[in-house]
Amino acid sequence: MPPPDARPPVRHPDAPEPGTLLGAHYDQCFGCGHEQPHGLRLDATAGEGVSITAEFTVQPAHQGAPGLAHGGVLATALDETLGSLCWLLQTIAVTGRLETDFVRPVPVGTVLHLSARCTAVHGRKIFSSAVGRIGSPDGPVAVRADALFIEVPVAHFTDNGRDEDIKAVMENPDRMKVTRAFEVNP
Ligand SMILES: CCCCCCCC(=O)SCCNC(=O)CCNC(=O)[C@H](O)C(C)(C)COP(=O)(O)OP(=O)(O)OC[C@H]1O[C@@H](n2cnc3c(N)ncnc32)[C@H](O)[C@@H]1OP(=O)(O)O
Repeated sequence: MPPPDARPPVRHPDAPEPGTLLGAHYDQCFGCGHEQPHGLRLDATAGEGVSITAEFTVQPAHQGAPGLAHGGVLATALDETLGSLCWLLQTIAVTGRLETDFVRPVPVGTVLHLSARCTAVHGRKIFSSAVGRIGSPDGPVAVRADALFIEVPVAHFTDNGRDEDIKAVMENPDRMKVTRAFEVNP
């Protein structure tokens, strides 16, 4: 829970307009990258204020039980959607805590409709919530999450990422989308 002196989130003036399809932030991202054959390929769209909507279709590669989405995959979808809020805040942040409720089983083939919003900011801490619904934005709730993201410097990635992947991005910056409102180019 945000502390009492947390402030409401402020949409950055340079944030993408509501309705803008954000696209993948990194082509190898398991959540949104289009070069990840078994990834979620989640498509996120900027919403009003500090909110995001996103969709992904549960594929056979995402199964846990026969014909049902793996819970970790659903948590990833929530994490990715919540992470996309950072682009509206224009803040570089990583997931510190993700608390997930699995409300309903999600069959393979389902289009999961996700929505996320930032609820508060306190120093480096960004509080947010998300929900995933089956079949439509008004469909039955399947998953919910509350998250805490922590703002980090670019060095979080350059100091800790595997060298060959950091080098590959430096050699071909197009692998990290420049169409997003602000970009980290290590
Ligand atoms: C568009 C992009 C989409 C991306 C979507 C995907 C997002 C991700 O999955 S990111 C990958 C997963 N996450 C990670 O790998 C993060 C790994 N963890 C870390 O690197 C570090 O623990 C990190 C950076 C989060 C925090 O470390 P550090 O910078 O030293 O901060 P630290 O001083 O410990 O904590 C800062 C504040 O956050 C709080 N905090 C940190 N972690 C937690 C936690 N898990 N639970 C509660 N509070 C926490 C601390 O209590 C502290 O609070 P306060 O300021 O009130 O004292």
